[in-house]
Amino acid sequence: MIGVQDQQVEELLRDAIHQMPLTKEAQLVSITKQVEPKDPVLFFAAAARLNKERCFWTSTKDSFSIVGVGNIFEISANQDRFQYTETTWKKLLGDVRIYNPFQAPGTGLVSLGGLDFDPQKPRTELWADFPRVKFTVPEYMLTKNMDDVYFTINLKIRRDDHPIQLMKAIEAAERILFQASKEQHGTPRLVNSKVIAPEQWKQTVQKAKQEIQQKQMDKIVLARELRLQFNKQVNISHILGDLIKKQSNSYVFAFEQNNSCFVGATPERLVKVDKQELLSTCLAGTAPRGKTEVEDQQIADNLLHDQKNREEHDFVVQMIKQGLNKYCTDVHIPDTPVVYPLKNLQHLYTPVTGRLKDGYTIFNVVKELHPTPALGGVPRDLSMTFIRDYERLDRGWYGAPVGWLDSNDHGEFAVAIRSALIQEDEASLFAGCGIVKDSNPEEEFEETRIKFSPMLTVLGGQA
Ligand SMILES: C=C(O[C@H]1C=CC=C(C(=O)O)[C@@H]1O)C(=O)O
Repeated sequence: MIGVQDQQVEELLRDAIHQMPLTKEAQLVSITKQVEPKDPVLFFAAAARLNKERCFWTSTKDSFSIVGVGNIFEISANQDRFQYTETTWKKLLGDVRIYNPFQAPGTGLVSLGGLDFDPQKPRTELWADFPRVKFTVPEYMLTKNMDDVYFTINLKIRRDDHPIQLMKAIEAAERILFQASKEQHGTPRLVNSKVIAPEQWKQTVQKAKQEIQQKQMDKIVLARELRLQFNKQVNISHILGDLIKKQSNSYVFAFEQNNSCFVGATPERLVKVDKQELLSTCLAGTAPRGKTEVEDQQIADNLLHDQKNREEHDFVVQMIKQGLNKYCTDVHIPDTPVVYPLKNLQHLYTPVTGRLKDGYTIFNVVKELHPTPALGGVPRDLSMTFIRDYERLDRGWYGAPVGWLDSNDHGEFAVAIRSALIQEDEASLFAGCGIVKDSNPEEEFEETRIKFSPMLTVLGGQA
């Protein structure tokens, strides 16, 4: 199947070279073809041999994955990040030749990336490898939508390029990407685990409670770090495979950047857009899972009726409702949350639907919603100032939107929680929780301890 289509690819390249406007030095061409079934994690693993940056996205619920390899076009910005990213993306769309007969979500021209939680917070060494905003159009991309698998090649052509030569390079890369890679044996062993500044974190929770009372804030989300050390380099494809197996109802993602990789399995959708249909999610309010079915049900019932958790949740619902009303019609939000079960935790969950008004895009919504009170607080400005001033953590991309969008008005962004920054044989895990007037520092500490579990367990630690 791949062979038959290769001839068409060559013809498309020949056409693109012949038709290249004289005013242009180079032209971005994007070609998508349907391919045999391929496991996205194996594709990601095989891509390591190309020595190019990789990115990974799987929505486990939808059986939908995108794997990007290399970087043919990059959008990174330090200021005006949403505006700049959107303008650059739109300009690129006007400039590219796309051959994509499928129109399936996540095929054709796709950009994947993420951004900093707080562009105003000074950076530390920890996140030095990551730009404050980065969106990548990969050179090679695999998209899996249920049982359909597509392969996209994005390349820059020049007038003096020869299609046969271009095809040779593409075929060489394809052979590597679609061949089974030799598994690296031996899982790295966790040799040290350090809880960063636990007592200071609890003091900050106490301070947040005081500020909530004095400054009329309602909620502040505070996060902390757990640092792990291994006896050798962590294998990201093993981690992704394990996260997909263990964390149902989640978005499993990875973004490589120099020697670092930001990886996670988040349950929190920020926004999904399919043409004008929009989905968002309110997720806040947390309890552990029970050891038996009866205990689990009891914990879920208590969570549903717990005033503190319902209040934490409702701040998110109100803010998302208000934010979406600016950009959507037909916003529908159920009156009461339901319980959303994950492997290690359960959350209060309210799904949101709406229709994007004409002229608005997923960027408008991401900009409007980030950070929701599930990651920032209420009111937004005061809580962000508190986090910036008192939280002793460089969040980097943790807690911020990560996701993808394509040239056919599909896209999805999740909030990058339950995540870790992996740097060779070290990992920094991040977890936060909503502080409200009735919070207890010890209980919040315990809640964040459980929130480390999804990443900790796949990295060889004990939940
Ligand atoms: C900030 C995190 O979780 C948020 C999402 C769901 C529930 C939350 C809570 O109950 O506090 C948090 O707002 C995290 O996992 O690091």
